[in-house]
Amino acid sequence: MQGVWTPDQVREAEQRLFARTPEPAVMRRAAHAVAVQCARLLSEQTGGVAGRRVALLVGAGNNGGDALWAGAFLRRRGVGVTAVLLAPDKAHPAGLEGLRRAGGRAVPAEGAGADTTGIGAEAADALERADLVVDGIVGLSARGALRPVAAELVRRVIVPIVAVDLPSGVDPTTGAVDGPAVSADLTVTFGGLKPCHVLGTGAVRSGEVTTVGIGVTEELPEPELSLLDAADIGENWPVPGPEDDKYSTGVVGIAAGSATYPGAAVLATGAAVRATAGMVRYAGPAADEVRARWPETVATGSIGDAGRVQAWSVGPGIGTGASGRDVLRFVLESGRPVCADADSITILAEDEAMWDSRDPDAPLVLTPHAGEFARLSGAELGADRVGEAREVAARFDAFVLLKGNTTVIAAPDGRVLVNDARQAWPATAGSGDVLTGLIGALLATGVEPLLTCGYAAHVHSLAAEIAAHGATADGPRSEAGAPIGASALLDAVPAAIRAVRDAALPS
Ligand SMILES: NC(=O)C1=CN([C@@H]2O[C@H](COP(=O)(O)OP(=O)(O)OC[C@H]3O[C@@H](n4cnc5c(N)ncnc54)[C@H](O)[C@@H]3O)[C@@H](O)[C@H]2O)[C@@H](O)CC1
Ligand SMILES: [K+]
Repeated sequence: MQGVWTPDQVREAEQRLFARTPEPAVMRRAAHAVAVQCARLLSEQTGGVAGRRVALLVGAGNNGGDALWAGAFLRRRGVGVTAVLLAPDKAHPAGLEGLRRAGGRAVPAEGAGADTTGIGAEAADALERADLVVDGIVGLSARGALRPVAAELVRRVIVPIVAVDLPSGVDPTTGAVDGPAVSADLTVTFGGLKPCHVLGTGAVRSGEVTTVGIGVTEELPEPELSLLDAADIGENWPVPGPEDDKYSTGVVGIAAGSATYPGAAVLATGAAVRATAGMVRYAGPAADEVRARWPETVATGSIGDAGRVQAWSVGPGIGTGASGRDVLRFVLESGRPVCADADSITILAEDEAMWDSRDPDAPLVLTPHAGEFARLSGAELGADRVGEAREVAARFDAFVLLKGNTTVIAAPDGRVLVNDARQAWPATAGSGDVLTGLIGALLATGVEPLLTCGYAAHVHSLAAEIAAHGATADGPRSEAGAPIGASALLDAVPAAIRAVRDAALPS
């Protein structure tokens, strides 16, 4: 599990560090790490370091200071370094002095010989000749998108970009981008990951992310946000042991589908069948279809006849009418952990009385997409997905899995997990039904609800990736991939589970 810290937490940790280590020394550590990564990239891209050219894009704050000092370190390795200053009067004085002492140059972004875009001739030339660009425009104190001159400079870059701390133009706290922003090949960040490295567009714009401690890590508090990695999941994915039987490995009930929508039932049930070794019971109008496709399930037409289960998945395709409401009420009254998805979220959002059916001691997982989330929260989803998911989780005393390219999972006690998919293959009809089945199956095995959601989201997106790239098809694995349907995603679930379990094996 990797921690993710808010900009405020990092700033406070830096202040604690400065009590022991002077700020300039900390900045030089940060800058040195940036220089090391730049040299690595130069070497990989151009076959060497000495004699290559680097342009630094330097803003008004300490982020620019880091870039300037990194330039000074690169000069010592024989790199030609030109700093392009966006705010020449405010550029970090010690960093600028350090770069000049090392033999680097600094030119204003808007200097003599400017063309219609306002970029000076020397700045344009530095960018054109660069083998690598360092983004030191803004860091943790960034607000909003790149301003026009910075945006124009960034637009001209055709070589790899190394971002200092974070790609400029990305909101540090939400990862949102609402205008021009840097797309980095590599981001070197300090102390620990920030939300922008793992959330939404920011995650994509960050490229590869390298974290360097610089003494800040030790000062950080418990993270408010965490990122699961494959090994965490593989280590804890429930598999049967020598003492287990079909009951002890978890019995999950699936209440999904209707005569009109049997597909949701088949997909959710199939996901539960593939997720764990336990038993899957299905209750609903699609019992015949479910039995035909998944003979290992115990399927019945009526929820009252379903038999004992240890957790329920409810919602996909049940409709929002009287029968859907009856099913949801039955499940909520069962006292078992429940994953409520799709139509059941809509019912809960519309019908306050439905909440009275809930056993307050049984965990409830809600898995809304943005539209369903808006119904629950009462307002359109904004940029702060983590903050909003946390708020709704607390308000409803439920675990909230907010779907999207980055899945955000909030517990009622404020803990948040993030699954950074970095690919959009699961965005296909029926994919949510598969996720619901996975969550129900894991809840039935007794995995803690927050982790259940994290494990399920990770395996779900990995299965989609595996399916899209053809790893389960006959031919060779494809680099580019192709769109998939939810059935293909479902078929790849065992491959995804194998992959995370293999990741947990000792190397
Ligand atoms: N505190 C420290 O000493 C350390 C900080 N470090 C670096 O310092 C950075 C934070 O530095 P600062 O707090 O000085 O701030 P930044 O360098 O992030 O921002 C500087 C200035 O840019 C302006 N600005 C904000 N958004 C802008 C935008 N969209 N376009 C143009 N200008 C914008 C702000 O008014 C602010 O004054 C970190 O990201 C990291 O790179 C590292 O050197 C490690 C140690
Ligand atoms: K930056």
